[in-house]
Amino acid sequence: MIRRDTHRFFIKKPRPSESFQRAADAPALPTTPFWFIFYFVNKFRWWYVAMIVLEILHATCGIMLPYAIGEIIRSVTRSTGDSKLIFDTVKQPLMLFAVLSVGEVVFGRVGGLLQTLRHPIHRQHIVRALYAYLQQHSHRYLSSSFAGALAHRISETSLGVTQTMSMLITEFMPVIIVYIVSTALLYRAYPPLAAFVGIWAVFFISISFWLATRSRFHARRAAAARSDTTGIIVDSVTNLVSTKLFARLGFERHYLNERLKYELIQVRRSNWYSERIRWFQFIASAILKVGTVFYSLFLWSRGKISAADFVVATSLSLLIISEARNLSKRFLEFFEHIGNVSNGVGTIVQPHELIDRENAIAPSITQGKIEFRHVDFSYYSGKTVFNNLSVTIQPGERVGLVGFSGSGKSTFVNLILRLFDRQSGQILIDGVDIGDMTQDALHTQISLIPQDPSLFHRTLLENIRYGRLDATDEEVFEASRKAHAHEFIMRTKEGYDSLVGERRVKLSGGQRQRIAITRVILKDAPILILDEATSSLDSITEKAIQDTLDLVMDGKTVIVVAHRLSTIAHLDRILVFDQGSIVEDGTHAKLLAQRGAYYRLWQMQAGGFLPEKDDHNEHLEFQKQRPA
Ligand SMILES: Nc1ncnc2c1ncn2[C@@H]1O[C@H](COP(=O)(O)OP(=O)(O)OP(=O)(O)O)[C@@H](O)[C@H]1O
Repeated sequence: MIRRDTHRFFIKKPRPSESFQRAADAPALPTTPFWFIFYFVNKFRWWYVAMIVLEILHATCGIMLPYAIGEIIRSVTRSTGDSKLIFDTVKQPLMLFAVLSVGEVVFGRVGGLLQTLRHPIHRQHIVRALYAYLQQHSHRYLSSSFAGALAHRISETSLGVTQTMSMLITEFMPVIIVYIVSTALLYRAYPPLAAFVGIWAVFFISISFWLATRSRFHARRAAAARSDTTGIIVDSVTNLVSTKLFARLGFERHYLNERLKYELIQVRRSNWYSERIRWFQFIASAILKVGTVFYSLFLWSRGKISAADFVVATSLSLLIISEARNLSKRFLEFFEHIGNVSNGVGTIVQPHELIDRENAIAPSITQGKIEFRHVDFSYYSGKTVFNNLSVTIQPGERVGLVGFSGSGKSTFVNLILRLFDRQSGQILIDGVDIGDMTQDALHTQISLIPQDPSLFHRTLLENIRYGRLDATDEEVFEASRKAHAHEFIMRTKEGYDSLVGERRVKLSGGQRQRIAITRVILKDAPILILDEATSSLDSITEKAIQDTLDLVMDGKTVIVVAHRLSTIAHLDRILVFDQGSIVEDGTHAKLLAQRGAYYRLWQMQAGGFLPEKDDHNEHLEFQKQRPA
């Protein structure tokens, strides 16, 4: 009995496989941080307009409060002193004060609510777009990047966009509004007072910005040192068994200590710089506070401003100081968020190397004929793997690929799967150039069982259903029985609902291969590629599965990459690779009779495996033995 409620992400209703085949719809994303942020903000523009308006109202209410207090004082000082009439006199400014106080709270909180509701959705939107974009990257890109680092970049970039916007709206905009409105209010009272505060504000913002840009360098170094230390701890913990087996626990502690010393130096430098910034801010705030009080007092004593203006000026200076608090730190955080967006965009939003052509077609492969016509290929310029390679594999043919390590077998398969694009020539399947097909169409019709299949950290059932999403439970069971996977699956605690991965069900290489075979049975594609698919199995299971594979291969074009010649001896045809060329082509019996390269490989194969033969001298030896 399958229990399906154990895993939250289980796709409860199997959907037809085709409904997920719209993977190629990745959006074209802007490649500079500014336009990237703009692109996503524009998608939610009305929400952002609402947030900005609310924040303007919120900040304006806040900054007008000292003005209202000033008006109350002005009214009180103008009153006759009759306590009964005082309320009538201050009624209006009091109302204004009350409305502004309520407005400050309401606009602030409604704006906050919008951000709370919208930012997670906005973030998910960015995650989805970046992930879809990442999916379209080539095998070369993905295999040369760390999966964890890419996932981290997606998360940091999406957070970077929302945090950048959040800081602009709720951190910097209020500061600007407070400075502008307070300067205007003070201007009404006495222009030179406004000039004093205004000049202070310009200097303060400029110096804070400058200090933030300078401290960035130190902050980055400190962050890099911290992350290096984390990396060393992770590496050390991963290799803890080796550490113990080599009795190097003390050595590892010493190694970490050295790293920690370096980290300490960097962190102290960064902290010291932050401390200097704090000094600047305290001194600048004190200058504004004391300066405003003394200057206003002086102006009042000369009758230039009223007592109410004096209160307004001192309250405004306190408000400005509270808004300006940690401005450099906030600039620094802002740079970090922009930096995260910039890094993410730079890493992920690179041009796709392998894309479907404009009018790519999705033909059905009915026969499975594979042709290489004059194919040239190199992974990097200057290192040719295939030079003018031509070969045809007939529909339904079962072909084994053999050759020493590095001779080009996997590259041959990679090109059929279009994991890399050939530089010239053509690769055709059923007469259609694979470059003219959509990658989805190509991959739907080719099954691959890799040597070391990797499984998702999902349930066994989900992993198997990856072959065909709409397969019924019965079809899944039947396929796994055929692949001899059912028995060991049922022995696990939760059967098909067992989760695969760390701290969950751990599968051996052979068991993973059987799951991969089960998937392929469900997928039932007309072309099948096996990369020594039975290499991790014990000989009894291998024999049983070989029979199943023979059944699965029936009616399909099959390519088997083999390291053990015994696994391919029974196939229709064997292609012998050497340094990117097919040097022999024929049946096992024919090639043995030829007494050429294959014959020697067969003889050299001690214990069933081909010897590794990367060594240049050995290769020359092999060449010498080749019949002329
Ligand atoms: N991703 C890659 N990037 C750069 N060069 C590569 C890449 N993969 C393979 N090569 C190089 O291409 C050549 C052919 O390698 P390939 O993997 O096709 O050989 P192979 O016969 O499959 O070897 P093995 O039996 O060890 O898997 C080798 O020189 C190898 O170093």
